[in-house]
Amino acid sequence: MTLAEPSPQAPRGPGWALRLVASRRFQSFCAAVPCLRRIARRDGEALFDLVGGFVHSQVLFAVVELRLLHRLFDGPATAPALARGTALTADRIEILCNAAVSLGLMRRTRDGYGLARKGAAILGVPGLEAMISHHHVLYRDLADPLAVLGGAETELSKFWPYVFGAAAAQDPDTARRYSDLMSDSQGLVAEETLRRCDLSKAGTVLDIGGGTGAFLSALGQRHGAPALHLFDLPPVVSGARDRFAATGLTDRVQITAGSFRDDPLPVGADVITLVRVLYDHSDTTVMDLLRAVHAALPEGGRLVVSEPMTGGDRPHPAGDAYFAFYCMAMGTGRARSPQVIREMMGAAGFASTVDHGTTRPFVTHVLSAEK
Ligand SMILES: C[S@@+](CC[C@H](N)C(=O)[O-])C[C@H]1O[C@@H](n2cnc3c(N)ncnc32)[C@H](O)[C@@H]1O
Repeated sequence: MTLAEPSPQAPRGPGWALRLVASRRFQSFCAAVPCLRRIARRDGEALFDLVGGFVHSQVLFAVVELRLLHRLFDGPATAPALARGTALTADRIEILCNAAVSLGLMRRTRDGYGLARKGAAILGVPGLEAMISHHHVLYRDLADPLAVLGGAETELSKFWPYVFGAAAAQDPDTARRYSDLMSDSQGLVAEETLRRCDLSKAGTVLDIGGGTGAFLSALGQRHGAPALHLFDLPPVVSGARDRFAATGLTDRVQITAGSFRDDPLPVGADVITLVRVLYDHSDTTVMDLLRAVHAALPEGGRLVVSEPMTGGDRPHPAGDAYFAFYCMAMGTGRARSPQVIREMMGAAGFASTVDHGTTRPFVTHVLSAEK
């Protein structure tokens, strides 16, 4: 795609301060004046981070693909040692490792490389490496961001066809691959959700689109009282029994296979959770689902929504750049702001809504509503 033609109606130009910052002469002047130099350098570095961001991601991808962080977890190693078992030469591994050092993933040791804090942190986040590994699909799409913005068909939408509904029943492999990725990354989401929203006194919690039960398992292990009810597509829930058995929760669990697009929702729960479900779907599907959830709850029943959200009138990189573009490339749903979701809850009939907020917008944001 090519850039759009400039609009014939020229918009009002920037104010004097921005015109100054955009002037090459002013930038040269700043570079020569000590206290301005610091600000100019900081802005310059931040800009260059944006320019180089894609390359940084690809360095991370290569490090993850070669499992270099795992190998350094066992202790520092030289470039020739790290090259062993890969298809790369030691001097190319050295280039990669120096890039990883510059990004805070590794550190230099006397004769090689060791693990740095950010590199170690990646190993501590379940599912993060798997997430990074599947990004090559998203990045191929985003090689032409204007095409994605223009609504072109994407590779990512074919990679995860499950969201189109019960059609996933025909493809258990896709369902398993996707569910593994989701349940691996569920640990942090459940931690943040359950810390922000107290479900200890719930009678029965119905988790719709609950995958293989990772969220309900975390809930059941944290609180002894609530009965747990899982609802998801047939090929997805088939993997759930083993998980519940492994966490000793079988006696507290009920599992219902179905599609919230085509089947009635189970009744009897006083709390319904939608964890990372709404952003996969169109506004029409979300409104139908919220109305069905409202109808399935008793008076005073609660709905909890937890998923990454945009910042609304205060956009932030996790929600408004990463998740908004990821959802756009998926082609089925969209990342929404807390305000938009609360309005949709209200329109579905919920009497009051609460924003429980987030400390990690790149993990999730939690809202609840009462019938
Ligand atoms: C992004 S995943 C989230 C899974 C889980 N809640 C989590 O956070 O790890 C979305 C889930 O919604 C389920 N889903 C999608 N369409 C559905 C439908 N029509 N009926 C029931 N579940 C559906 C998918 O199978 C998948 O497990």
